[in-house]
Amino acid sequence: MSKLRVAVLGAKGRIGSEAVRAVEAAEDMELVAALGRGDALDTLTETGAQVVVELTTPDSVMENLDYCVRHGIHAVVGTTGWNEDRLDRLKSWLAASPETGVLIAPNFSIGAVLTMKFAQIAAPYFESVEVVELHHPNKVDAPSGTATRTAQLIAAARAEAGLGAQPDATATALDGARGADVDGVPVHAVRLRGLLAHQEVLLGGEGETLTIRHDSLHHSSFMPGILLGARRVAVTPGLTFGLEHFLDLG
Ligand SMILES: NC(=O)C1=CN([C@@H]2O[C@H](COP(=O)(O)OP(=O)(O)OC[C@H]3O[C@@H](n4cnc5c(N)ncnc54)[C@H](O)[C@@H]3O)[C@@H](O)[C@H]2O)C=CC1
Ligand SMILES: O=C(O)C1=N[C@H](C(=O)O)C[C@H](O)C1
Repeated sequence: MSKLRVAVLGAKGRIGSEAVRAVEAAEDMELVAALGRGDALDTLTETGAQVVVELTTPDSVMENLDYCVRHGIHAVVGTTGWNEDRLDRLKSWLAASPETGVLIAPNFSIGAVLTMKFAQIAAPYFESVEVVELHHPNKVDAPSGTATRTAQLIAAARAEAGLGAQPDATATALDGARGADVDGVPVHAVRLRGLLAHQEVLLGGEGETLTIRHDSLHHSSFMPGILLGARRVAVTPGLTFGLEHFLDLG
């Protein structure tokens, strides 16, 4: 059986360098390109890449995806910085290239995907909920893509259950003291040397609290999700948002 021809963008970065090793070690894949900032995207077509693993920066990801989709190269995207405007642009590119698949995964680790699922399930049963994400201090965006997605899923589950605004009597506060407001869910971002990627979802009801916590202790935690994404995106045209859809948890 022929191997899946995979390229990594952001190959010298923290997660990209780990992804290069994971693709090289996968028996059903061949690493055909490992590109860093400034390398020519035409290498992707010249090497016949079928799937690109995009692990760069929010300022690079759109240009890279524009190239991939225009050339019919499927993409597995871990890079953060997604908003409605960016998603709409990507969808319009995909509409013009209907055979191409793109997976955007706010988080590739199974524990983080389950955290989001568990938070979604728990959300309707608690009056209060806040998200705390904790990362290494080299991270360029805040709050994390995972925390933003988690808060959006919680907010949707609350709305569907008919829950209103959360109780909060705060009348005066320093800027930022109550975190970022993501669809009505406060999200707090900690940056601390020694950490990698961690998240807590704190839920509170009358006389009880529930804490859902996940810790990524090494970039290896993201690799099975990236490899699964590469295998599945090649046979899943259009946009898939969230690895849960490839884990039958969607
Ligand atoms: N979805 C997930 O599970 C995960 C997502 N991430 C996200 O992945 C992204 C990268 O994270 P890190 O590796 O920690 O950052 P990093 O800064 O260590 O790596 C990014 C790399 O991309 C390179 N780069 C920038 N523009 C490029 C371009 N146009 N073409 C090729 N390479 C380019 C940079 O030079 C750098 O080497 C971030 O958005 C981060 O939030 C990180 C870990 C897990
Ligand atoms: O920058 C990181 O490190 C991570 N980024 C992703 C995010 O913003 O959610 C995934 C994970 O938290 C690691």
